[in-house]
Amino acid sequence: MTKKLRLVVGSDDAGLDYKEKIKADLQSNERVESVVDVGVGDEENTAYPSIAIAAAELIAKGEADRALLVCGTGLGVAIAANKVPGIRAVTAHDSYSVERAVLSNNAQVLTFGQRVVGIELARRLAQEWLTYEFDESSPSAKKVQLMTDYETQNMTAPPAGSRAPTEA
Ligand SMILES: O=C[C@H](O)[C@H](O)COP(=O)(O)O
Repeated sequence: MTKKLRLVVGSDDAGLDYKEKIKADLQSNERVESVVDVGVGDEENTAYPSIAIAAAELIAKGEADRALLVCGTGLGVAIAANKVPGIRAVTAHDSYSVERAVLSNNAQVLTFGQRVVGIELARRLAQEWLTYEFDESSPSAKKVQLMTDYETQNMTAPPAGSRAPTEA
């Protein structure tokens, strides 16, 4: 990994415990440059879409590289984050899927479900996630670009950091 990562973490109240534990791990990882917490805090019940969109927008604006989001299942935060143009968010609770989320899909957002996966597995997966870096020269890049092209061609303004559509 050449460049240290600027991370965002976030959760709803159902994912708060895991978010706090994983945030502490990430803050002490040498691959991490910074960790921004977009909530929720204690005694706060902001709904998962607001948290996920806030995190995803930081990435879309180029202010962060990746986000780790937690809700009850991991599903709602992934769906919400994917509404932000340019964002690829996935829920993954196994090692291989976490690897492929980065190496195949160039997903910037990984989500966990606190009610689905054990904390020690979630913590391990988060550590593994940091070791992967998407290879823009890999065969997977052209596949990811098809998604970016679709988004670019079907929106009024291009997502921050997007590349121009590839020529036919
Ligand atoms: O995907 C949604 C999350 O699991 C959330 O934490 C719980 O949502 P709910 O309260 O609507 O079931």
